[in-house]
Amino acid sequence: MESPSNGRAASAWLMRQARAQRGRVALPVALGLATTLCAVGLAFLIARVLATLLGFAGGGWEDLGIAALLVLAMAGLGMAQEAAQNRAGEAARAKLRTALFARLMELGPDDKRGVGEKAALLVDRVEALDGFFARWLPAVALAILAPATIILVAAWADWVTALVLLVMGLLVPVGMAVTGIGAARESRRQMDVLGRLSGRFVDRLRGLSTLVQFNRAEDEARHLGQVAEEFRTRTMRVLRVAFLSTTVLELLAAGSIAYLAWRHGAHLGANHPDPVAAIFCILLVPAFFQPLRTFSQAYHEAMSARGAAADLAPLLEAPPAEGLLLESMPPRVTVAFTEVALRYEGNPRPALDRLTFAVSPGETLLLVGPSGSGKSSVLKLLMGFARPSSGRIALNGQDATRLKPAELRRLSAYVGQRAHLFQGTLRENIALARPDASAAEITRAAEAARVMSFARRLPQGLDTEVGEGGYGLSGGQRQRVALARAFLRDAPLILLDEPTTALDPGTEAEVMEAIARLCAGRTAIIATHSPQLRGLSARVLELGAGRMAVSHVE
Ligand SMILES: Nc1ncnc2c1ncn2[C@@H]1O[C@H](COP(=O)(O)OP(=O)(O)OP(=O)(O)O)[C@@H](O)[C@H]1O
Repeated sequence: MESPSNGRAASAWLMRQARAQRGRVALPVALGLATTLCAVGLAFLIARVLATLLGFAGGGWEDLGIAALLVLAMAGLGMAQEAAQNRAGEAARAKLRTALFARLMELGPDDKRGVGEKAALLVDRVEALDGFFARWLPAVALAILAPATIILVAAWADWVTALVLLVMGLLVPVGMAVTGIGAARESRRQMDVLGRLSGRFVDRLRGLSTLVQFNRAEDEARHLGQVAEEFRTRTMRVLRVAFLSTTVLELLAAGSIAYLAWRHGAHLGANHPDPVAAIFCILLVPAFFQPLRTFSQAYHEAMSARGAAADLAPLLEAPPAEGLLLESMPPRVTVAFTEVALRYEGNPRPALDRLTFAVSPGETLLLVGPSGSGKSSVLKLLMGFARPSSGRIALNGQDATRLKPAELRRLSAYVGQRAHLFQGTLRENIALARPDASAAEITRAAEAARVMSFARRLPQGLDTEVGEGGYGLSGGQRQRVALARAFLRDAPLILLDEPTTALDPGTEAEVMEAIARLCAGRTAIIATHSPQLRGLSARVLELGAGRMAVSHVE
């Protein structure tokens, strides 16, 4: 639920985004203003022609010709304005999406949101800002500039008309504020439901086979249907605001035309001194209300944007992680933990308690211990995804926490329990670790990780496509692709988290052989349940009892 301070922070953030977009909004505003000037000219020419038709002194065929040209110009300007607005919206969304993605990457596993929720942030929330940048911002500027221009022109023709338009123009924001009470709150709720819907949808899609296996597909579909229905209700409430504010506007426009028609019509009958000006004043009314109408239509987009901003602002406004940059990549790294403790927020039990150990270059350390003993937490600290609550982590004698977290990640190559393979070729999947690597370097890394031993048998070798999630490759093959990434990265620190957990003994032996080669000459820390990782010459550090016990395995 949106708290007032939350709402204010979201609005302030939106205003800052709007200021940053000023340059891009200027063009649509200028084009919109040019359209208004054309509309004024058109009203004047038509007023002259109509005056002639009514038997007064007015314009002729040339006025009609110029009016036709103005209509064409207005169509062209309208199209150009639309294109400029779409470009502004696209640019703003692309910038925000990039910043958001970078932020989520920086937070890494520390961000508690589920995959579906993150996807909803990146897609739906950013998309909800499109209307704000593309339509709302130009509409606000034009809702002030264009009517003000028309009031000035009307004042020249008839000051009463100018006064009527001024009063009606001032009533529009009042009417919209009244009809829009609670609109921001409704939009926020709509966003919340959309977030839940997308989150649940992605989550259930990922586990579709499990749901089918347990015959839960129908229940899930019903539940999704309920959330979708709630979303529909919320959307209708948001749209009601849009309809109401448009109705208020139409009433004001109709009232203005009725009054001005009566006033000038009565005068026309009684030998009006300037019939062209009288007709012109009536014809100005639609041109006057057009930008206000666009403004009112975009109103609910601004409300949706506020709803989305309430989710995006806290993430994007969080100060970027601070720290030093590496002067150069050290060829070797000594890791030393001294009395390191780690407490996660909201968890009273420390994940690590006064942990002390050191690993030198060329050495491999196996972190063993029962589930929950803190093995992965040690790796998280070394990747900068968590910071120690107390104690010191030194890399080559220097305090690691002084480095930027992203710089810490540059120092290491990480392989987890189940490598994620992206849709693309094996080569592209390996190159992810170092996109500028040459074809020969990728092949060398693939050889070292024993990827080539199975890739050679594939129809297109390393250029074989593997599906999303690595469909078509066995668990052991996927892990070898992950190891090839680590070989290609050639970082001095190797961090492995249960790299052989999901493998059968035969495959495990193959992967272990590649791991041994990867760790040779580097500093390696491997979290594992089993101290019997075959083929590795390593020291063992047992976590869990709180203190460490070091033994040696060959
Ligand atoms: N983000 C978190 N927030 C709160 N508590 C956490 C978080 N991550 C880990 N923990 C807790 O910290 C402790 C250590 O977790 P960690 O994942 O490091 O253990 P582990 O030895 O790697 O376990 P496993 O072998 O099951 O992977 C556990 O009690 C866990 O519940």
